[in-house]
Amino acid sequence: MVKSNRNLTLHTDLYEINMIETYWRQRIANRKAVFELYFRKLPFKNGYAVFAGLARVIAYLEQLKFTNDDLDYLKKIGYRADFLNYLAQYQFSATVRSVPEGEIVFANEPLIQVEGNIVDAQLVETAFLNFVNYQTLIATKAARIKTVAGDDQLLEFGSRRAQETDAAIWGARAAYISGFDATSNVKAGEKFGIPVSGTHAHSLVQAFGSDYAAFKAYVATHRNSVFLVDTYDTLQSGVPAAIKVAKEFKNQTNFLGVRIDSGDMAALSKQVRHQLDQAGFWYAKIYASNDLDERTILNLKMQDAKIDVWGVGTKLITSFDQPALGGVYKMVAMEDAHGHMRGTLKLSNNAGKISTPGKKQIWRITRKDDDKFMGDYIATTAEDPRTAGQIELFDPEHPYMNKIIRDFEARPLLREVFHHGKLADAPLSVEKIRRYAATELHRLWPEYKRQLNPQEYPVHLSRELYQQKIALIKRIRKAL
Ligand SMILES: Nc1ncnc2c1ncn2[C@@H]1O[C@H](COP(=O)(O)OP(=O)(O)OP(=O)(O)O)[C@@H](O)[C@H]1O
Ligand SMILES: O=P(O)(O)OC[C@H]1O[C@H](OP(=O)(O)OP(=O)(O)O)[C@H](O)[C@@H]1O
Ligand SMILES: O=C(O)c1cccnc1
Repeated sequence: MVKSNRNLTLHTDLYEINMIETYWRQRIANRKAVFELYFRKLPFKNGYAVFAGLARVIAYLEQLKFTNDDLDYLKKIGYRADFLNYLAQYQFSATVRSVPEGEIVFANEPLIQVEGNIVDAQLVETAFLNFVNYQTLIATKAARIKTVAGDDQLLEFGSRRAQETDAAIWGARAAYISGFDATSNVKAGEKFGIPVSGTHAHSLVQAFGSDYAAFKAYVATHRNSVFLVDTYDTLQSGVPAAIKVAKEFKNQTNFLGVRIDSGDMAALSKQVRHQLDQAGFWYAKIYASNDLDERTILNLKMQDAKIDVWGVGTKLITSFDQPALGGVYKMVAMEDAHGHMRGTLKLSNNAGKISTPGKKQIWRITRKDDDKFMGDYIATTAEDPRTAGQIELFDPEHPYMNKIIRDFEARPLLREVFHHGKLADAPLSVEKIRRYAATELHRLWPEYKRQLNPQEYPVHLSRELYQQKIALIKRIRKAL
């Protein structure tokens, strides 16, 4: 389990604490509420997303309490003593359900659901969104890169360009979940037990004045070596020096390959491959790095570049082509003054922004014969499609377009991770999460996985849920 000794209770927007104060002063702090986290639009115009961030959510919840330092600060910014006393006693006691990390997910599906008193549910909003939005974004970007890299090795090199420490470390983990093979970030290796890997920088060559002197010095101190060959001249100096050192020190070094970091990497890699093969190093691998992403990798492959290992930094860790995932966290039910749970929603002029009321479950519907995903079915928690024998899939935007399916398996995706404030189950290891993500992605049809203009994966509401939503919209509009 990922440990975190950092208490992040104040890692929240001020308005959450202000709302909590209102709930408490208005004596509704103990009312039950249900909130759900989801995003409305897939990132990168991709056909799916890879859910990540749950390990950090769990580590955060395990530490959630207002410390004396936190309370001192809140006092300093103006909160009164009686409210601070309430916060000092605060203990998280909600039930949290989540889809597993590594799950393949889609727009408008509840990914995390918090059921508890309204204070619990309100307090965690900002932190949950912060963790899940970033990590899901990076896991999804990494999955896109993995799709084009296939079985080639992928190394995560982004730390120097990440938006500060946490992004580098948790981004490395998200990339690993989606199929990257290792990270260059040593802290991420230590913290999560994921493989670390690396070559060397231009400075090593500069420090020793020549490729040959630098590579020789490196093999004197390290068993495995990958030489960066483009500091002065890749074909004239770098690769010949790598070959010379590999030959001269063959008993001392395990020559793994060379790295190219500039120039036309299709043309260069072919020439480098030829030089290595001619010298008998057919097994030495060619590493490439330099502003790579899924587009450049795909292009280089189309040019038949002889690259075996891809080092990807900036474009992955900063999610260069889309800097944010727009996940939101909305109240879907609230206990009324008589103790009844009532569905709630947020109305909007934009139909896509109207939330769906009520506590829900996502059912992944798969075909019995080949296990492939047929679609997702979002239903009220009172419904269980497994006992129904058949389900009606219909598109809420075109309710007349419906389809009855019978031969299916249905699997609930939201599972309890916290039960009344206590960890419900030991979190999965990152290795298991990574394997799970790969298996699940394999079960998604290629038309949803292609990078360009993927098909829209069917996410259906049950008729019951849809009718509840329409009825509530009508009720609210009438009251207005
Ligand atoms: N054959 C290729 N086809 C498509 N893109 C390539 C090819 N070779 C390199 N690239 C990409 O083109 C971009 C710019 O490469 P460029 O040749 O300008 O780098 P460079 O200027 O040689 O390197 P640096 O600025 O780091 O010294 C990089 O993103 C690189 O990955
Ligand atoms: O290009 P990225 O995908 O971010 O991969 C990481 C980059 O970091 C290193 O470069 P460095 O910071 O030394 O700068 P430079 O190679 O651009 O000069 C490395 O040589 C890669 O080029
Ligand atoms: O190990 C490497 O080659 C490496 C690590 C970080 C950034 N660029 C390259």
